[in-house]
Amino acid sequence: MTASQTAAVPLLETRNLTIKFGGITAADDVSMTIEAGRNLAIIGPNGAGKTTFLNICTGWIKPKSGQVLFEGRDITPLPPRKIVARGVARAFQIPQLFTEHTALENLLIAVSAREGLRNPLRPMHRIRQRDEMMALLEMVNCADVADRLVVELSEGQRKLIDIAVALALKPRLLLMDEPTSGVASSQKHEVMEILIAALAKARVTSVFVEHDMGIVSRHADEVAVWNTGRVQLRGTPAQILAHPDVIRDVIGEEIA
Ligand SMILES: Nc1ncnc2c1ncn2[C@@H]1O[C@H](COP(=O)(O)OP(=O)(O)OP(=O)(O)O)[C@@H](O)[C@H]1O
Repeated sequence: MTASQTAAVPLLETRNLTIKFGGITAADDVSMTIEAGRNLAIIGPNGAGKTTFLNICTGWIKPKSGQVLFEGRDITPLPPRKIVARGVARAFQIPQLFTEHTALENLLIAVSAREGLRNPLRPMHRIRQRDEMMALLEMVNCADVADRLVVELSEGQRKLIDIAVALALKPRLLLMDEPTSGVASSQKHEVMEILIAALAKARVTSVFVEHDMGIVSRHADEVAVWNTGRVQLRGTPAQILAHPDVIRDVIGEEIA
C-alpha cells in the first residue's frame, strides 16, 4: 500500500449499521467516517441513537446488519476487549474507577490489564510502569492527586483520571459519553480543555456524545447530528449550531 492510499483510509468507518430494539430503530443504515486528528461531537435529541452508535463501535452491541472498520479492518464481530486491543477505547458518563483505590493504583490496574499481569496491586516502588503512569496523570493535570483515594476527589478530577485510565490502554480512538456531565458548570470548560489537550498530546482522536452546546462549540472540530437512528447533518460547530433543524430539534429541547 502506498503512503497516499494509507492516508485515504479513515480512522473508523461504519457501513450501513442497523439495529432495532422492539419497534425502535436505534441505528438506521448508519454510514459514516471518523478522520484521525479531528475531534467529533455527536449531538441529538434523547433516544436518537447516539449511545447505541458508541456501543456498536466498541463491540458492546452487535448490529443486525452493517460493518465497523477500524483503520480499514473489520472489527464488527470482535468482542469489546479485542476492540480495545486494536486501539478503540471507551469512557462512560460515570467514570469506571475503583473509588477506594488511589488515582495511581487505578492506572496500575489498567496497565496490568493491558499487559496481562496477574498481580495488579503489587508494591508501587517495584512497578516498572510507574513513570509512564505518572506521565499520564501529569497529562491530565492530576499528578498532585496521584496518591489520593478516588472517592475523595472532585467529579472533574475523576473524569480526568478516567481519561488517563483510557489512555493507559494506548488507544488511537477514544469514544466518550458526555465527558463533562456531573462536573460543576464553572469547571466544565477547564476539564474539557485539559482532556482535549491530553488527547492531542497522546495523538488520540476523540468522538464524544454531548448535550451541552457550549462544550460542542468550543471543543469540537466537527459535529454530527443524530435523529431517529440516523445521521441527519454533519459540519463544523458554527454551521451545525446555526442550522434551523438543530435549533428546533436539539437546542430548543435543551431550553425547554
Ligand atoms: N439495550 C436496549 N434495549 C432496548 N432498547 C434500547 C436499548 N438500547 C437503546 N434502546 C433504545 O434505543 C433508542 C436509542 O437509545 P440511545 O441510548 O442510543 O439514545 P441516545 O441518543 O444516546 O439518548 P440519550 O441522549 O437520552 O442518552 C432509545 O429509544 C432507547 O430506549
